[in-house]
Amino acid sequence: MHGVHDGKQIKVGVLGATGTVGQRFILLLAEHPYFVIHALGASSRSAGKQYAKAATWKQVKPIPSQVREMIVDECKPEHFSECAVVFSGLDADVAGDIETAFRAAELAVFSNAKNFRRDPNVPLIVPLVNTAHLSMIPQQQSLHEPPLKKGFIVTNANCSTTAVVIPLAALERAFGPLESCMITTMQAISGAGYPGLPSLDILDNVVPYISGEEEKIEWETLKILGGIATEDEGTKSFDMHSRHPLRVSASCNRVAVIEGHTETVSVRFARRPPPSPQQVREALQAFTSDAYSLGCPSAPRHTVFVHEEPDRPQPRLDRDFQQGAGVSVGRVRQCRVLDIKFVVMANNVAIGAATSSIINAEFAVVKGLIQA
Ligand SMILES: NC(=O)C1=CN([C@@H]2O[C@H](COP(=O)(O)OP(=O)(O)OC[C@H]3O[C@@H](n4cnc5c(N)ncnc54)[C@H](OP(=O)(O)O)[C@@H]3O)[C@@H](O)[C@H]2O)C=CC1
Ligand SMILES: N[C@@H](CC(=O)OP(=O)(O)O)C(=O)O
Repeated sequence: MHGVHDGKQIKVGVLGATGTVGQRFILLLAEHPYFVIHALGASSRSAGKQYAKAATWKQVKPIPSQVREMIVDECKPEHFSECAVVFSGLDADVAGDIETAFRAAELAVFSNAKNFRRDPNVPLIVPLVNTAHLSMIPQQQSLHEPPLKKGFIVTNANCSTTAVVIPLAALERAFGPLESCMITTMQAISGAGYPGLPSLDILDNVVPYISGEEEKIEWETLKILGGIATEDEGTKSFDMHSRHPLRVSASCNRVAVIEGHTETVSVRFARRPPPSPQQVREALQAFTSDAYSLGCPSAPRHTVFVHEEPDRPQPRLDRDFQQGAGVSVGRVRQCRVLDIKFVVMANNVAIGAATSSIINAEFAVVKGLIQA
């Protein structure tokens, strides 16, 4: 971790604290330089219990001592009133109503759930790519009934979308707009939460379908890589990359890997001639996020780590590099149908989930959107 901060501690809560993503929040926040875990929320099944008894802990590291005996609350804003920020790893079936209530109670909500990603006033932010979309927050607050002073919702993306938009953003920054992109995913089992898929379905197997996943990748990529348009009256909207239409096609598969989503990607650039594989490698390696440059302590130094070995990245070898906060790319080469193809691997529960929310919140602190 790197970065500077004024030293003030900021109290935070975790919603869905007992789940797969919630446990990653706990581990990361327990070591955070200024976010301090103050409240934990989960379902009524867990509420009233000590965290260590409520959670089915499935992490390599032990439960951090500061949360072990904390009592889990129901996800009601009154239990979180001393927090400035809440991180949500809630099941999508309940995240919509609960996050709405927390925003209305003037809390800053950073969510992993899909419920608000398509909301026209809610930023969908992959923190190594489009933190500029935080500029939508004042509009979100002013359109709320009644208008809000501190409350807002920021979402992060689907984990497979997160992996792919990071190298795509690096390519657009270096070589201009992309025209089309074909993606095939090999997604880890942990993406389906705990206990997830039955072992008889996934061991010795590949399942070529993940409900809703292809549509999410194809739609979210456009919101994230697009800009923000301002109309004459000053109203802002996400432009969905419409100034340079981008066609995205995704095929999603579940594979017998525990952690780390691997994706093969082919792209076509608008510019002719397209960049060479070596130029692409150099651009990916050089890509730096604003989050890292502005000192967000959880942002990785290598946003994209480019492997030269022909058989990397691999989830088992590469998922914990930089605590899973960056992405690993390899096999950058010419594509005979589009222009360039490569492989990207990202840790779905780190940068694909909890780490992204935490960097988003760190960036919001840098921008003065959150006060202790
Ligand atoms: N796993 C991944 O790789 C990724 C997941 N996500 C998204 O993050 C969210 C969490 O996913 P994941 O951690 O895998 O899911 P889990 O099923 O592992 O955890 C779900 C959490 O939601 C809580 N919960 C369930 N029902 C209620 C309720 N009625 N009221 C309050 N809390 C409730 C559970 O509490 P309890 O233990 O008490 O039941 C648990 O803490 C989902 O929206 C998912 O789509 C996003 C990106 C990646
Ligand atoms: N669907 C993803 C994980 C996930 O929960 O995605 P989302 O947050 O978009 O629902 C996977 O199975 O790997």
